[in-house]
Amino acid sequence: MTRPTIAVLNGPNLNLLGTREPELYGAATLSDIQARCEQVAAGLDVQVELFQSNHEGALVDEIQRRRGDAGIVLNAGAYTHTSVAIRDALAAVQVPFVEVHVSNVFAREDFRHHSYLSDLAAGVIVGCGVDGYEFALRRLAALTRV
Ligand SMILES: O=C1C[C@@](O)(C(=O)O)C[C@@H](O)[C@@H]1O
Repeated sequence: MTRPTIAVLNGPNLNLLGTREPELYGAATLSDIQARCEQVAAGLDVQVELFQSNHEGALVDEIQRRRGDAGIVLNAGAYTHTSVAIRDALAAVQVPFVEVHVSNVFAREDFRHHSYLSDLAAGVIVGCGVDGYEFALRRLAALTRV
């Protein structure tokens, strides 16, 4: 039997993790996150597929492709605070998703306190560093089993 797929989607500037504002986002790179997610996924009997784009429409296309997946771990970056299009794509595909932010967005500028996605999410993880991706993956894997 094929293992359920959980997509790990990253939005703008997250390709720069590891070098971008390390005091906020830490030293881990997106490749480090990929390696960790793959390792955790193997133990959970799910498969992960990572995708990153700096472009809103590319993220919308990718979310649409994810219809039928078991879950989406989503760090939409700045689009979290601006994108009705990403919200609509998530509502359309009806795939459970967990919203992740590496930094504690609530301890930052006011414009980061609002998310267009959170009320649709199965869960939201903020301020746990890159561990948040693993927590989200574990949660979505658990949801596939209920
Ligand atoms: O790009 C990002 C990264 C972020 O999503 C985070 O992971 O903490 C928080 C966003 O406000 C910001 O625009």
